[in-house]
Amino acid sequence: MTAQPMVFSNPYLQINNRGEILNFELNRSQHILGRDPSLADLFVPDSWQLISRIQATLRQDGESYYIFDGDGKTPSSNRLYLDRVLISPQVGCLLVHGMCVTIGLDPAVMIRVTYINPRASNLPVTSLEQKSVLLSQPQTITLGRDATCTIQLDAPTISRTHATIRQDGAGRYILSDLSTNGVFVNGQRVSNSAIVSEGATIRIGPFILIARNGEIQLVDTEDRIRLDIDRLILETSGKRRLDNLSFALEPGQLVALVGGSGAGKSTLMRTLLGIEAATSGTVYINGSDLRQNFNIYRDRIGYVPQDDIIHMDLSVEEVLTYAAKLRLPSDIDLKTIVERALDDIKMTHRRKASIKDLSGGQRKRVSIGVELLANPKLFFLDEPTSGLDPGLDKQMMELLRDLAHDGHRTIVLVTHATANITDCDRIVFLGAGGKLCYFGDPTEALKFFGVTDFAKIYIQLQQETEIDRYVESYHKSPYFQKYIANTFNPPTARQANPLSQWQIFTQRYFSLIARDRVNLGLALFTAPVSIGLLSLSLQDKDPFIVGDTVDLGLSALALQVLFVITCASLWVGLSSSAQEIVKESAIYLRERLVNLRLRSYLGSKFSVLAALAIVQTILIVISISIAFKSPASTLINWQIGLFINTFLTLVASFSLGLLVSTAVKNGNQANGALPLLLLPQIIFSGVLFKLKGLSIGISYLMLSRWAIGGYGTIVDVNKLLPDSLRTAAIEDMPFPTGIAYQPTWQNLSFNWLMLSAHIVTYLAITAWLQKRKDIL
Ligand SMILES: Nc1ncnc2c1ncn2[C@@H]1O[C@H](COP(=O)(O)OP(=O)(O)OP(=O)(O)O)[C@@H](O)[C@H]1O
Repeated sequence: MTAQPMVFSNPYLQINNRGEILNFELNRSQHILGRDPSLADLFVPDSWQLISRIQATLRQDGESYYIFDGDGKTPSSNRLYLDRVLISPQVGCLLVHGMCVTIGLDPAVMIRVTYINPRASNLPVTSLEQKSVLLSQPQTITLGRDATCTIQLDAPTISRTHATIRQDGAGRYILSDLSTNGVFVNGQRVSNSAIVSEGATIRIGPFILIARNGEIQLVDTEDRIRLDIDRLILETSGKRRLDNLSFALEPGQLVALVGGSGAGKSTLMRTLLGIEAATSGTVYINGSDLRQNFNIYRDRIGYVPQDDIIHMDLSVEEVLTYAAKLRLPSDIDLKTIVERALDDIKMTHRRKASIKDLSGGQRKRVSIGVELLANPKLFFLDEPTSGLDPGLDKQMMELLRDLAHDGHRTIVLVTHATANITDCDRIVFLGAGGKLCYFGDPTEALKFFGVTDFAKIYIQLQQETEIDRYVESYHKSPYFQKYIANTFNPPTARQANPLSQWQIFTQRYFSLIARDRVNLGLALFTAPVSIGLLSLSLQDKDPFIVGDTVDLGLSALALQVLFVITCASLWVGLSSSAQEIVKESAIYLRERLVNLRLRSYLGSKFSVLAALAIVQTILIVISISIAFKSPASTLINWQIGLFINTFLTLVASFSLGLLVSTAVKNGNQANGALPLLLLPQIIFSGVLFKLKGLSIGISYLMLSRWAIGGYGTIVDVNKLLPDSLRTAAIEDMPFPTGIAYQPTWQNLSFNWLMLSAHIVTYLAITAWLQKRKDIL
């Protein structure tokens, strides 16, 4: 972690961007924090792109400071959050010593702004990142609930030793999963073990750790959950069941979904739960698409269905104990967990009672207790008060409100009972067809609908025309502004800079290739070794030079040599690339969901393979120049011509390899496809067999034909035939020399153009096939 020394007597802001820290003293009545030095007095480096040009405004009020999003009127792009609750540009938030406001929601990249007031307290402010350990330590790093773990992660779903990280012989850090409930590395569930590379995000229950700067850092406990519901539409057989719903549920809120029968309450709840897919629109959980990350969050979401699903003959304590045994790690302290759940649902005094002897409300409490065992921060309940008398209904709503407010849980319930609806923080009023007629504070709903009783709202919303009228007037109302416009912030897909993504992919791919020494060696030296062996087999013959004596076979020999060089180039090009996309298809799909740009990805593959092709070409040209005497080429310098032709052949063959790598399902298929690709290249190259009719057409599709055409033209293989035989030989020899190897610029450029056309075609098909893999 880097930090400036600080000797401030005034309050100051400590800004932590993934371990890089800046401190800014606050000594004016107004400060502006941002990236633009001409607009902000507290300015950060331009590379801190998550921060807007004007990110926040700070205004002094007596001894204290308030922080407002953006310039105090218009919000910033990535917004300001306090415990995942949006800070508005207009209302702002009073800063108190130690308070941490975040920019953005994604724990992996969010920037933390901590307010420190030396006058208010001498207590040091501890940040989460201070829970970090060096990866490169001799001992195995342990992560888990036990106090002896290197990083303690205390939550009921975490095993005593949940996972370990140790270095293997090759210097890689290997995470081993020892848990009941699993570990996710970069969004993928780990099966047994996974490599933790720089930048990897590890999720263990609610904890998020990141491998960064050689350390493993705990960056978030994700103990507060917000949902941003963005333009949700659900249609079944042409019937709209949810109609373009957008709103946000913030941490610690108790939210009721209300509306007439069939309005879509249960449908909305199932969609928010992530178990029913919307036709369009997205539910974001702490800024991530819920459905895409459902496996990560499923253990963290509680759901109590309408019907009690508990055994009637067990006691309250037994129900909770069995549920804890089933859902939580075996090494958990069951007694404490059950005790806490009993306390949460206020049933400690009835712990020994049999379920069948409980009232409806008490049974519902036990169902809620079962869900609370895992301490979920997002909780759904389907009609929890149905069948309860008014007194129990009231008690239930109060219990839920306490669970939301005290436990910072986001609780969503479907209900028909509106007697105690004012205990809720928000209501979502749906009209038939899943239309949003109102979202906001329940008491203000009465004002909005102009009634004194909730039942009257149901009556008003019976007619479709009335529903549409309310939908429209809600959008124009100040309630919409207050409860939706000011709190709703769907994460806009971060528009990653394609160039910087390309750079990162290229660096990563380059280091992967450089690390795989054996394959790199094979890619570089297969062709030079083949050329060396070829020269050995020819002994002292010079295939490209006309000697003093007439040699009828010289032209054929030259073509054979060029054919072997072509085949070697095709082979190394194909084999260097055929695995390159398929071998990382799982990583690709995950990164693509995050924000990977297809062009940047394929561009990086192309760039690194092209750089490799340059080195391969240089080695081939050097080997040929050593192995064989250079022909006196009239058209172009032999080495330069050789370089261009070989490079184009290599690029075309690795482009074909990339196409294969995209088309196949696994690495074995890619290997299996190589002979099938190479054989036609040999058959239709126009060297071994005279091509006629259809085979000439097929040869247009072969790289080998154009590669040999280019080589043959530069060498001028026609000239290698004796003068007296040339015209007849061109027609009659078993190998079709003649027109294909005419030493003209027109002919040479046509061969090169055809190689280039092959490259473009292969890359276009590769991009198309890869795009088809998108699941969104
Ligand atoms: N699986 C389904 N396929 C098609 N339509 C459905 C499905 N489930 C519900 N619907 C229809 O969607 C609409 C909304 O149903 P939903 O159950 O969400 O309403 P609700 O407000 O929860 O009603 P209630 O209060 O009566 O439970 C209804 O018209 C219903 O018939």
